[in-house]
Amino acid sequence: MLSTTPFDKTAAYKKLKTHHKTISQKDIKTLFEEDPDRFKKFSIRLGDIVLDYSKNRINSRTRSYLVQLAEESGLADAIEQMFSGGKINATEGRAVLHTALRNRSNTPVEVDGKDVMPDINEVLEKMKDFSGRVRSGNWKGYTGKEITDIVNIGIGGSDLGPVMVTEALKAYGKKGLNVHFVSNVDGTHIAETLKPLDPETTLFMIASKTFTTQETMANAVSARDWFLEKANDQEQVKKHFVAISTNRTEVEKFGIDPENMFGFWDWVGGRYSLWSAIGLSIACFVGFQNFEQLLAGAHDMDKHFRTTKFERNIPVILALLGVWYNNFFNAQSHAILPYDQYMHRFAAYFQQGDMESNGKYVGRDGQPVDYQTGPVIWGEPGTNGQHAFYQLIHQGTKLIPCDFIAPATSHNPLGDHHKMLLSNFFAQTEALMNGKTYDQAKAELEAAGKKKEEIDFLTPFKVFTGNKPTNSILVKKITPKVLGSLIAMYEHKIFVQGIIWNIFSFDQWGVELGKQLANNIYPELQNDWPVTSHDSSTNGLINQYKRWR
Ligand SMILES: O=P(O)(O)OC[C@H]1O[C@H](O)[C@H](O)[C@@H](O)[C@@H]1O
Repeated sequence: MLSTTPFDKTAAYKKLKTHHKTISQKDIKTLFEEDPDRFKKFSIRLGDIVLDYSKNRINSRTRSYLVQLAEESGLADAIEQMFSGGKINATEGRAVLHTALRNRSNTPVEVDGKDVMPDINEVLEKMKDFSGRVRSGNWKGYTGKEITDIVNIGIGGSDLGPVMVTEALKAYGKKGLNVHFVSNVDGTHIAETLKPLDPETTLFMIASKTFTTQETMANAVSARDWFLEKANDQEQVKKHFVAISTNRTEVEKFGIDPENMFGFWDWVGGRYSLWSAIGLSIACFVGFQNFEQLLAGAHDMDKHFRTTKFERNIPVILALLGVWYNNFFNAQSHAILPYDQYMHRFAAYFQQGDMESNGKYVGRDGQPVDYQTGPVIWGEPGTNGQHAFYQLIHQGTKLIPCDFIAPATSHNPLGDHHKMLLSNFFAQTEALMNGKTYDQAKAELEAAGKKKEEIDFLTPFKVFTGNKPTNSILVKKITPKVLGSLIAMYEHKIFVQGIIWNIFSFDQWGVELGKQLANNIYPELQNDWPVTSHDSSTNGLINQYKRWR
């Protein structure tokens, strides 16, 4: 059982409240003037990753109070419970063991007295064998041709991870083997995906933890119809459809050969499942060795998280900074800004990871919390974001803490592109911190030879208040290993915040209501009769839809 201390009842919370009054009077620029050693004090290196969190509205005292908050929240105990198979997902009665999936040291991890590692290793072996056969061309389609296209059909956690990782590791992808992802129940998604594909050389992976998700099942049926239209032989389905699921019964009902089923377990949360068989499309695309490297990178971060004291613990520090802005500065969102085009789905991935985990208003004691929990997560790759929404980060009225992520080395060292990219990466956090004063803005206009009236009019619009907090995460290169570490880093950050906010991070009851109501409405759309059973808005919309369709 996790402890249930409401976070605003801790002694550290009270200290931080008072301390906030002092620190909020200071800007980050001044903190640097007062302490030139900030980079050294507020940065952490782990292998090929450096986290610089010195450009934050904190000093050493802030950090020690935040660390105290983590201690009072029972974080040390919670971490141990998670890693050792405690049933910390209490509302579903489950352990939370994505860390076991990447436990490369292979030490036993027990759930209900049974070591889960042999089962994990067995599935990994099966993935290795399968991905090897697909990549080498030994796995043949029904007419004897090699597979050229993999279509992963899944949604949420059965889609976002594989999408994000196969994009982030595109440089490692096998030529001549394309991966596609269909998630939306909107027929457009599957129709457009299948248009250029040939059933003879296409392999479908039906990825669903429950194997009952409406969107995935609808897309899987349409994919099978598309396949059978050409193959015209039910027997051949087994050469073109594999399933990734925890639900063997439903997989068999769908008609997929259990031989072609890759299992996982109820202690793997959907949004933490890319490390399991859900990562099969990743393993096929980048090769099993690279998939193992991804696991190894995550395992490195797991070890760091489990064993490092909180002051030097990357996920803990990131989490505490998030809490600092969310609960003391009233920041409502958090931006993730990778300066790496390959990582263009990284923020989208952590929208589910973070918002589905910590978007909760009920505390672990069953009572509504009276403080803010999870932030809105958003972001796009730099420099695209700079030309879109950075205006608001620099000069808007909202405080938006940002994570800037960049690799020192590019997979595509083309001319001076990477230096240009990185100059933006370095410049943005500097600009956000320093801003531009009225006098500086005025002097620039004077130097440009502007007339006095114009200078008086324009100067206020050119002032940047600065003092905007950022974290910089500089990595050597986006390799499978580094990516694995980065993903695990954010996973653990989310975990720590959930512990501090005293909420359950591993359930997702909030997605159920919409599903339930859609199931009620679906039969009502089967005929043309006007509906009257809802409120006037819902009735009005449904009836207009019926008139137009
Ligand atoms: O993998 P599945 O069982 O198909 O679930 C797919 C997704 O749908 C659910 O509604 C949850 O919101 C997600 O956490 C989950 O990842």
